[in-house]
Amino acid sequence: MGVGKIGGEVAFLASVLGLVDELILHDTSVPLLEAQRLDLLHTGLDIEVSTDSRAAESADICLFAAGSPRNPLIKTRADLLSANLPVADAAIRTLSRFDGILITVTNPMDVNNYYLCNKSGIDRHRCIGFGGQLDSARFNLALSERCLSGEGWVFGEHGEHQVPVFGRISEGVLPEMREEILTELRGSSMEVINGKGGTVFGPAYHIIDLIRQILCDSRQTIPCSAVLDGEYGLDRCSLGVPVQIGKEGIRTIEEWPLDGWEQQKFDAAGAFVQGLCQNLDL
Ligand SMILES: NC(=O)c1ccc[n+]([C@@H]2O[C@H](COP(=O)([O-])OP(=O)(O)OC[C@H]3O[C@@H](n4cnc5c(N)ncnc54)[C@H](O)[C@@H]3O)[C@@H](O)[C@H]2O)c1
Ligand SMILES: O=C(O)C[C@H](O)C(=O)O
Repeated sequence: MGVGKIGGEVAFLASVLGLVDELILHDTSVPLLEAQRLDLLHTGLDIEVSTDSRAAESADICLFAAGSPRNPLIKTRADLLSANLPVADAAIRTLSRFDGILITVTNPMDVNNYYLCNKSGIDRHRCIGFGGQLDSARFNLALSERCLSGEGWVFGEHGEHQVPVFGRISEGVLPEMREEILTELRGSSMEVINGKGGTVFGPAYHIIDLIRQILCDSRQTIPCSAVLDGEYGLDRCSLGVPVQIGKEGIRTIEEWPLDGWEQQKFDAAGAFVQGLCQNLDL
């Protein structure tokens, strides 16, 4: 759903990597939809490409990437909420009997994932919010630029309230440097948006990784946004946490210990996203 920069790139990569045998493309821009369909067919790959959105409910995986992206004048992802809620509403109508796995990409991703899950009635374990893998890749880049090694994970909101977790970094990182890295992470996608009009390669690569993990029932733990029901002491929101992925979606939500700095940021992320979710018309 949404075959713009992200949806189009993922459709292309999933096709050339042999992850799909059938694609159903949906977009309100009819000329773009038809162009994407033809461009995919011109690869000559043995894939069915249709634009019949009534068939979407029988899909194994639905990627929700429809709606407005940020431009340099839109400061935060949360500022996209009012523009993109009607788009989520339209998707819910199309997904009324969908029993596959929904991957939410559209920003503000955590709120949209919660909204789509609640309004559609899709089980929360089949609603995966994408963003944590991308934020974690950006975090790992920031760590390596500072010659810090280990595994960087980002939880919390896919937005201003993201929470880099330092517990798996080999050296201790002092609060001042943590704040410096966090500020850098908050601005990292805007550098790309300023230069080329949107982020594409980073998100598309990690969305493909997520799809592959679902299809091969990987049972690996990765950071994704999950609708919480008491985990981390939170409910009524979707938030970035470590989840084990399998063919049925989110197999388990893991509760990792956080240190004081991380817990404070995580609590702030929870309060922020809960605040946005409580104003939704559910
Ligand atoms: N979660 C992440 O990590 C992440 C990464 C990149 C982008 N995003 C978000 O993904 C979304 C899409 O980004 P993009 O760069 O592909 O934008 P884009 O403008 O290139 O594509 C969006 C597409 O959605 C279509 N659309 C709008 N309303 C629709 C509707 N009601 N039904 C169907 N299609 C509709 C538009 O015609 C357009 O083709 C944005 O909200 C962006 O912020 C999230
Ligand atoms: O930052 C954005 O608006 C796009 C996306 O959420 C990203 O992180 O690349």
